[in-house]
Amino acid sequence: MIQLPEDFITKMKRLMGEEYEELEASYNEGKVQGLRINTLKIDKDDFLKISPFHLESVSWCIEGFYYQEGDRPGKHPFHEAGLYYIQEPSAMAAGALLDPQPGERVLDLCAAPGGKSTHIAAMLQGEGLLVSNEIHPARAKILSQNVERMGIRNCIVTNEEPPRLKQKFLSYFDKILVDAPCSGEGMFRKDPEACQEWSLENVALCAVRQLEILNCAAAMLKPQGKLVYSTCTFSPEENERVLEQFLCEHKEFSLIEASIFEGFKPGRVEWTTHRTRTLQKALRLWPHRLRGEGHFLAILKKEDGDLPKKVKTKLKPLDKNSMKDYFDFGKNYLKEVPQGDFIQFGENLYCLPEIEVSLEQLRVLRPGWHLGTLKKSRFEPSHALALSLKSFEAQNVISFSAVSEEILSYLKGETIETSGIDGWNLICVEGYSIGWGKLVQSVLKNHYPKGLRW
Ligand SMILES: C[S@@+](CC[C@H](N)C(=O)[O-])C[C@H]1O[C@@H](n2cnc3c(N)ncnc32)[C@H](O)[C@@H]1O
Repeated sequence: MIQLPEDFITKMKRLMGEEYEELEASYNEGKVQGLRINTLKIDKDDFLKISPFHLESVSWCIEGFYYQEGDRPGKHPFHEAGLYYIQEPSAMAAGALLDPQPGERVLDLCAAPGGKSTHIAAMLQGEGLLVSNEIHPARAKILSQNVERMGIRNCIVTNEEPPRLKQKFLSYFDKILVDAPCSGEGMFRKDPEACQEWSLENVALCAVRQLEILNCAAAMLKPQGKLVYSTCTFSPEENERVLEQFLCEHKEFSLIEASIFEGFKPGRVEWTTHRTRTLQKALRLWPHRLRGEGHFLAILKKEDGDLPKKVKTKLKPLDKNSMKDYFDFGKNYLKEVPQGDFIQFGENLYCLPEIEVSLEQLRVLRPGWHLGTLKKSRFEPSHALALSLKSFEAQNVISFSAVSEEILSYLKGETIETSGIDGWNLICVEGYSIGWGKLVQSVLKNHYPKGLRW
C-alpha cells in the first residue's frame, strides 16, 4: 500500500467527497503499463504480427497498447530499433488531442524524456517541423537520444528556457503542447518518490510556473493555432485554475471541446475560483475511472493575434571536399542521397528541417536530422541516420532475427562473422534498422554506439 501524503488525503477528501474512496482504492491496484507503436518505423498491423508481447488496445490512441507485467518490452531488440516507445497510457491522450498534421510546425515546450514528442513526430510522418524543448540539460540529452532512437528526421531539440524561445518564435507554430512540470499526483502509483516530494507548497509553486510557461506558449502560437495543456496531476490549482487565470489574461484564447472516450471526465467547474463554466471542456483522466495513471488535458484555440514574421536564414557554405565524402558515401551505400539545407556543427553534419528562423544564440542539441561526421577525408554515417532508414533505402543490409545470438552480439558491441557485401551495412532486426556495421571479408565490425551497448 502506498503511503499517501496526509495533506493530499485531507485535501482530496474535501474536494471529492465520497468519490475519494474510489481514488484511494485505485492506489492499491498495480500500475498500468503501455507502449505506443512508432509508425515512423513500422505499420501497426506489421508490428502486431511480430510482437512477442501480450497487447491490448488503448481506446483513445490507435497506436497505443497495454502490455502485461512479465513482458519487459524495454529489454527487447525491437525497443532499440525504435519500433515502439514505452508510454503510460493516459499520457497518450495528449498527442491524440493535439492531432498534428503532416506539414505543420509543432512545438513541444516541456518535452523530456520525449513520450509526447515522439508521438507528435509519428503523427507528422516526417513532414513539417517539430521543435522539442527541454529546460534541464541532462533531461534534454535523454530527449535527444529518444528522438534518435525513434528515427525522427524533422525534429530540432533545444535546451532552453521558454522566454528565450519566445524571442525567436513569435506567432510561429501551428500547434503547441505544454505538458507542464507539475506536482505529479498521477505518478504516485508509478513512482513512490513523487509521493515523498509532494507538498501543498509545491502545488502552489507549480501553478505559478505553469502560468508563466503558458504565457510564453501563447506568444509562440499562430492565430487560429491550437495549444494543448496537460499535466499528470489532479490538483485544481494546477489544472482548472491555471487555465481560468490564463483565459482571464488572454481574451484571444478559448477552450474547445475535445473528443471524449470511455472513462474521460469533464473539468470540474466547481473547483474553479469563479465557477468558470467553459472549464467543463477540459478533460480529467482519473485512475479510478479508466486504465491509466491519470492526466488533465485541455485544448485551447488562439482566435487572433499577430501574423508570423518571415525571416530568411543564411546558412554557412560547407567545405566542398567534406561534402564530397558525404555524397560519395550516399552514392555507395544509400539508394537516394538525403538532400536539403545542410549545416555543420563541429564535425557533425545535419540536414536542417525548413525553419525560417535562425537558431543562433539558442542552446541546440540536435539541429535536425543527424547524417554523420565529417572526418578527415572520410564520412562516417551516424546512428541517427541508420535508425531513420527503411531497409529498402540502404544498398547493403544484414538482418538478424529478434531471437538470434547475432542480434544479442550486435547489441553488446561484439564483432560478428557473417556473409554479405564488404563496406557499410545497415544492420536490421527482422528487417527494421537498428544501427551500422562495416563488413570486411565476412567479419562485421560493430558500429553500435558504445553508450547504448547491452
Ligand atoms: C511532465 S514533464 C514532460 C514529459 C514529456 N512531455 C513526455 O511526454 O515525455 C515536464 C518537463 O518540464 C520540464 N520543466 C521544468 N521546469 C520548466 C520550465 N520552467 N519551463 C519549461 N519546462 C520545464 C521538466 O524538466 C520536465 O522534463
